[in-house]
Amino acid sequence: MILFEHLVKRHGPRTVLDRISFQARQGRVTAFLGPNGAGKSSTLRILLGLDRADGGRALVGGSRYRTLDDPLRTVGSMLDGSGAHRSRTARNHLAWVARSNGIPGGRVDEVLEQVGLADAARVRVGRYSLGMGQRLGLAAALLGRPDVLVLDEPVNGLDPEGIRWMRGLLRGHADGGGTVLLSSHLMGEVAGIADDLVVISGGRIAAEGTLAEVTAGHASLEDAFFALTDPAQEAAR
Ligand SMILES: Nc1ncnc2c1ncn2[C@@H]1O[C@H](COP(=O)(O)OP(=O)(O)OP(=O)(O)O)[C@@H](O)[C@H]1O
Repeated sequence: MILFEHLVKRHGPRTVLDRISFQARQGRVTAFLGPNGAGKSSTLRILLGLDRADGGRALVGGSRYRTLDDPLRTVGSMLDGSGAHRSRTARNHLAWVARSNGIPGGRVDEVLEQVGLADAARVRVGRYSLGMGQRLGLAAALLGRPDVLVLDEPVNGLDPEGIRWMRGLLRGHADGGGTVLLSSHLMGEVAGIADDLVVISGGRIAAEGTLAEVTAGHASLEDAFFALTDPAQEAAR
């Protein structure tokens, strides 16, 4: 389970996260939605110990990320694509991540197979498409068999088949008792993946609930998204 409680982040005089509170539950896929600059990455970076909050707390499985003994076995994450150097092959990259985290080397081929990159395992990452990079990022996140997955914009660059594949993989993870939190600025793309939605706008939570709850009273998903993230635009309609 992931818990955010009254999370605050400031950059100089600007408050970019204003008392963010929500949960991502076990056995559920939770989508964290908002337009560019709303505060999604800032929230996830604090959760993953890459940035510090100015107030509040972010917990994974009841603990702060920095206090986890074996982080990769607790939470697998993907921020900013695969994070692999262009000159390395997928296999080399994953072997290095596995080695530096005490994960048996045999896991590398398993996760490459799982994300559909077995045939491209020896290709340099610089030659990968955006979608292949996303698959590689997911492979790294899965290496430690974590219960919790945190994915920043995982459907970016995926074609419709890739999105369908991602949906199946995340569904399987949640159905197996795992927790999935993914961010996106594409409401339509994640609607078919997520059980729960959390909408952020201007550093504040604008709505949360099941898909049906968040879209209630709006003609379409897209309408709901624009209304929730841009009240001025909704008022002008
Ligand atoms: N290091 C920083 N210094 C100053 N402002 C920052 C910094 N990092 C983020 N911000 C600001 O904080 C706000 C939230 O940014 P964040 O990257 O969290 O948004 P996002 O929802 O992830 O957007 P995107 O979809 O574009 O990645 C933005 O206005 C951004 O300009």
